[in-house]
Amino acid sequence: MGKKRRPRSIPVVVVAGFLGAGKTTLLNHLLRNNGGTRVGVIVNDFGSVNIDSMMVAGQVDSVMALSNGCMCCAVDVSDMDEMLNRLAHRTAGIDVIVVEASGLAEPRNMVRLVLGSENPYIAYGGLVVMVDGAEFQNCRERHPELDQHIAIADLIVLNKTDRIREDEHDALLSDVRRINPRAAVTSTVRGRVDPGLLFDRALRPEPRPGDQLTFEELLAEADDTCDADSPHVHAMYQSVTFTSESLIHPRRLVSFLEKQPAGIYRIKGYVYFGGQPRPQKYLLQVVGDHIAFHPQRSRAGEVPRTELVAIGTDLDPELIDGLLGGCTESEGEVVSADAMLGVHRYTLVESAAVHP
Ligand SMILES: Nc1nc2c(ncn2[C@@H]2O[C@H](COP(=O)(O)OP(=O)(O)OP(=O)(O)O)[C@@H](O)[C@H]2O)c(=O)[nH]1
Repeated sequence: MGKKRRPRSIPVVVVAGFLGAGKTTLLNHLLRNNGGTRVGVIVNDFGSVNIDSMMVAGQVDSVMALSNGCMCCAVDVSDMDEMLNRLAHRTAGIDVIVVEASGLAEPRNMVRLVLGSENPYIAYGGLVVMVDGAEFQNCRERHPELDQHIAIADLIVLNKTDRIREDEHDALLSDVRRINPRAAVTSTVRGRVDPGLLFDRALRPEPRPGDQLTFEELLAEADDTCDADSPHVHAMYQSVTFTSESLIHPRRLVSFLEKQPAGIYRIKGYVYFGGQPRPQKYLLQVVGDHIAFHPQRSRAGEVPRTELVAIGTDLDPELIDGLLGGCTESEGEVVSADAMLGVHRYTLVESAAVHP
C-alpha cells in the first residue's frame, strides 16, 4: 500500500500598508530574491486600472488581480477563494502566495478573506504591515485608525528609512513598538527585507507564549460593511483614472504634479513622452509631495498608452481629467529638447532595477 501523502500547506502572507508605503516595491524585491521559491501573487489595487499588477508582471508566473476597487469589504470570499484555488492548484507548483492589499484596505478584513477560504491546501501565513517612514506620522494624524493596522501585524516593515533622520527613525520605531510590542519590526530601504522573514514563519522571532493574537481575536470586529459606524480608511477616498493614447508633454505634466489639485495623495501609472527612435516610457509614482519618475524599457512597436490613477479625498474628477488632458501633446506640436529637464529632476535611475 502506498504511503498517504500529507496535503501540502501553502502559506498565504498578506502584505498591507497605507498608500505608497512600498508594498509593490517589497513584492518586487521578494520576487527577485526568492531563492527558487515559487511565489504566487494576488494584487488588489484601489483604482480601476490595476497598475500594481503591471508593476509585478514579468517578475512572476502567477500574478492575479482582484477586481476593480478595494476588496477588503467584499461581503463574500468567493473572488479571493477562486484566486487562491487557482494558485494553490498542484499544477501551478506554487510554494507561497503573497496577497498585496490595496493601500486603503483594512488589513483585518483581508486576513478574514484568507481565513475564510475553504481551500484545504493553504494556510494563513501572517500579516506584514509596511510603514512609510517619511509619511507615517502625518498620515496617522489624518487617519488614527492606521495604528490599528500596526497593532495586528505579525511583521512590521519600517520602509523609506533613507528619507528620515536617525532621531526620526528612533521615534518612529518606539511608537511602532508601543502600538505592537508583539510583532517583529525591521527597518528597510526599498523593501529590501530578508525573504525568510515572510516565507518561512519558523525564521521569524518566536512570539512569547500568550503574546500571539488568536484567529478569534484577529477576526473580532472584522467588518463586512463600510457603514458610518465602522469608517474604513478607504471609505473617504476615491480614485480618478486618466488614459490617453496621445504623447504627454513633459513640462506640462511636471507643472501639473508640482501644483496638484487639492485632495490628491497618490498618483501612479505609466506615462509616454515623445522620443527617438521610440517614445520614452516612465513609471510615475507620487506619494504626498514626493514625485518620482522611473524609466522603463518599452518594447519595439509598443503603442503608447498613458494610464494614470490619482487617489485622494474630495477629488474633482472632471477637473483632474481636464488638467491631465491639458498635459497631452497637441497634434504637430514641436516639443523643445529641454522640455524633459523637469522629468529628469525627478528621475530615479536606480529604480529601473526595481520596476523593470
Ligand atoms: N526613497 C524611497 N522611496 C521608496 C522606498 N520604497 C519605495 N519607494 C518609492 O515609493 C513609491 C511607492 O512605492 P510602491 O511600492 O508603489 O508603494 P505601494 O505601497 O505599493 O503603493 P500603493 O499600492 O499605491 O498603496 C515608489 O516611487 C517607490 O519607488 C524607499 O525605501 N525609499
